[in-house]
Amino acid sequence: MFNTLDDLDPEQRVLVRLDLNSPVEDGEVQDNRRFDRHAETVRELAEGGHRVVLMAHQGRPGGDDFVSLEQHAAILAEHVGHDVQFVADTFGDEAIDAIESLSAGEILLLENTRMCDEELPEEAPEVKADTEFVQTLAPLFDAYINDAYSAAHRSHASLVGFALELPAYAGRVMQTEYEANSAIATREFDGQVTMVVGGTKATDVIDVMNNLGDKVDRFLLGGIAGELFLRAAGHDVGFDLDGMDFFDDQWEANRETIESLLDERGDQITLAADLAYEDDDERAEIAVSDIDEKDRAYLDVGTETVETYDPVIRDSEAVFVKGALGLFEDERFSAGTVGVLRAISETDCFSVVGGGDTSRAIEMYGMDEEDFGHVSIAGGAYIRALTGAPLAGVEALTQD
Ligand SMILES: Nc1ncnc2c1ncn2[C@@H]1O[C@H](COP(=O)(O)OP(=O)(O)O)[C@@H](O)[C@H]1O
Ligand SMILES: O=C(OP(=O)(O)O)[C@H](O)COP(=O)(O)O
Repeated sequence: MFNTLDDLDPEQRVLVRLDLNSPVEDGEVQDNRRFDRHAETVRELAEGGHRVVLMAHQGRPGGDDFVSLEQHAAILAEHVGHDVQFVADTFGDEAIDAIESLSAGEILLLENTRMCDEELPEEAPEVKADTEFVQTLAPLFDAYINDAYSAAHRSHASLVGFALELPAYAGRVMQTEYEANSAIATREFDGQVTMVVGGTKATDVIDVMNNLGDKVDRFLLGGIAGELFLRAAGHDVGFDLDGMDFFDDQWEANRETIESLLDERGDQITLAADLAYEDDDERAEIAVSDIDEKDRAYLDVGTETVETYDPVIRDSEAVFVKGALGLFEDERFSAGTVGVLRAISETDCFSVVGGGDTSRAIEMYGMDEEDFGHVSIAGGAYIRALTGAPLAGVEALTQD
């Protein structure tokens, strides 16, 4: 298996990959569990006398949440309890100067890795290791630490390239999440296993639903993923309106898989019977069977759907959640997500709630993390792990 911080020599110059990818509202980065969890790794390294340089990404190029990591440094500093310096550069002269001026016990966060052209797209570790980005930074360090379990399903330079150039270690978050999610992957359940599938990154979930189908008895759908399934079932939902980019690309990419899932596993899949939308600033609802025009955005599943999903969850022995059923950050559209989470928290089923965004709903609506089996800060990576599929970032750490 991989080396951990227990195997690290003292007083090293360490390059650490975190996943601080967070919701951004009106340009403001929202604090969430990812900061809190990664702060433990960062504090341990700084207090251990290492020189700590951090890398992370935020958003995807072109998106509203593709912003600088300056705010992340300030939020992280609060959680770590130590100053976190920031440099608005990934691997240029400014970044190199800042790295070289660091003293033992100091922490520096580099700029959003995705502002560097070579970070994306996904390529083999050997190709990523050969980039100017990796070749410039690696010689400045003694060790590479990957703590970004939740991004480990992406074969990007900062996640797979450095492990080939430097002695590589897993950080505390990587270690804990890996152990928890691998244990879940091999666990057998006697009763019904249910998976709630929603969120915006439909491609991540739909991709693995086929493989999860033998492990999961019932899929309850909502969010963007749910609308794409409704579209495949012939309803006028699940398409982009002006200024939206949730649906059409993901529809093109997943249409065949969705159609064959509905065909072959239709009896395992439950789709929303009604949806909620905004009307005159209020929440309004409509039965899916009454939708006959492509004229509005749907922001939550409806009340009847919540009433159908609730007893399914209460009858389950295990429930996995990946993605929110609606735009829960707006209370008017939180009923689906909160309904599902509350049902889980009130029963003693084994449960995992995944996703940096989705897991925020737990404290936002006054539920207690203790009432869930495992709250993962990973979304796409955790469901992939449930299928037993390898994660590129973990594999890179385990190479000799
Ligand atoms: N119908 C919808 N319209 C807009 N946003 C939605 C809708 N349904 C779910 N969401 C959003 O999905 C987000 C979570 O999805 P995603 O980013 O895929 O998951 P995570 O980061 O938790 O893995 C939530 O922040 C929620 O606001
Ligand atoms: O937030 C993340 O994944 P998640 O939404 O599946 O939890 C990771 O940071 C990966 O981000 P990406 O899906 O833009 O590659």
